[in-house]
Amino acid sequence: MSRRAAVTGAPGVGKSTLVERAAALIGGRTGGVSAREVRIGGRRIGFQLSDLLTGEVGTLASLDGPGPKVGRYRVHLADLEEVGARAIERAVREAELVVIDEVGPMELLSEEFVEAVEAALDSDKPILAVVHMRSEHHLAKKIREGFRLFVVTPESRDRLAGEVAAETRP
Ligand SMILES: Nc1ncnc2c1ncn2[C@@H]1O[C@H](COP(=O)(O)OP(=O)(O)OP(=O)(O)O)[C@@H](O)[C@H]1O
Repeated sequence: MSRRAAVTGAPGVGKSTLVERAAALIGGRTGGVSAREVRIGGRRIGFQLSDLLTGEVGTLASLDGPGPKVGRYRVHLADLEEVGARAIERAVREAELVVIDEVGPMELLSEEFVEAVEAALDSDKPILAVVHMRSEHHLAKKIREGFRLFVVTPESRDRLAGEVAAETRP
């Protein structure tokens, strides 16, 4: 598979930041989904999703709520579908580069998110994904095994953006 790269690494090591920097180096029209932590007073209270083309935001997970539990967090399946899956579908139609941050245990609870990622994989678009290091889900394995995989560490995170960009440039 060409023009497809994935980054993986420990929680909080800088995967999302690296993907953002690589996409900025590539330039052009970037779409897809990003997930960033939400902190209040230094405490992480959840994760927010955003659609990179439209700027629409949603909640991926929070400390309370009705959704399924992953670690300390409750996953917001409705936002995962309405913002996350839709953002990936829109990017496949309209963007030059599809960013998927991330294919991890929370996101993989949503069948619609999984289907959107599968459709992106079946397309001919360049893809830059963040993938969970250990998830045994078939989609996480497919990405780790099929994409050029970059393992992000505190030592490597500042120098990888150029390499990742070179791998996914449309
Ligand atoms: N290259 C870097 N240099 C300095 N600080 C960084 C760098 N990359 C990330 N950080 C900081 O580390 C924190 C976590 O970064 P980021 O959200 O990119 O990590 P992540 O691996 O995607 O996290 P998560 O596992 O929660 O998805 C942020 O506060 C960010 O500003």
